[in-house]
Amino acid sequence: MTAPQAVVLEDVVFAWPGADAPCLDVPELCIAAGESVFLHGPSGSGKSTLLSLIGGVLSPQQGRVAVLDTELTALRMRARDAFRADHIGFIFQLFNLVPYLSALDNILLPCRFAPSRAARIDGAPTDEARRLAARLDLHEALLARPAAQLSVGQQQRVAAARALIGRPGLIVADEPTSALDADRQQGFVDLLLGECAASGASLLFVSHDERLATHFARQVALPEINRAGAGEDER
Ligand SMILES: Nc1ncnc2c1ncn2[C@@H]1O[C@H](COP(=O)(O)OP(=O)(O)OP(=O)(O)O)[C@@H](O)[C@H]1O
Repeated sequence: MTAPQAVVLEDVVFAWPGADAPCLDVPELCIAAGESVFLHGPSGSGKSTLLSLIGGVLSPQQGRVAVLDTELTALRMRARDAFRADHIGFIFQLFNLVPYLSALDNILLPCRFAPSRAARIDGAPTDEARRLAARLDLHEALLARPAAQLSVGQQQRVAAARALIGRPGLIVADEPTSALDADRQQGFVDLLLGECAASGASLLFVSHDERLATHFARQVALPEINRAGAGEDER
């Protein structure tokens, strides 16, 4: 019997509108359920584009993208948006917090927009938000503060708690440590891995910083799986 897969890409070809060549041409990429994968590659190699395909923000011109047993490539945009809100926790490079909302309300946002995220929580979503915040070393006093008044490291942990609330099956993190110093980067990666392991989520973590790779069960170099060979290698 084959292991359950969180992500399956098969013969995926994606070109940006107006481009004369594909940005991505990926014969195969699989991430097993519960697996943590470190995806790296030089600037411009297509890491963020690949995450947008896995998140259903973009759809490829050819090939198949399946996430948590759902064929994203068979869905229309609105259904992909709903699927993403329900099942994928995203942590963005610049965190994308709502600056005037409190840290607590930022963490709770997915529960407001995706009913299944709230439904998967035993008990009150607010209690779960506080539990995640405490696990991520965000003290109670910080939770009432508007996100704009938090340090970069605190904002990053709020973004992680927001991605994790309601136990999405897949966490996708796009360079979430780039604003932190080396010690804090390592600490954050360990916290995130621990929380994903506790909830059974798969983690796809993207960075160009290969020093973080050793924390992960598997490493994937985007240029090696991409026949299109994009990338400027400027770093
Ligand atoms: N919205 C867009 N429209 C057209 N081309 C784009 C768009 N976004 C990205 N690209 C192009 O697609 C290629 C891959 O970009 P992408 O942002 O996926 O790379 P990346 O590996 O995430 O880079 P970085 O590490 O610098 O964030 C680049 O050549 C980029 O110029």
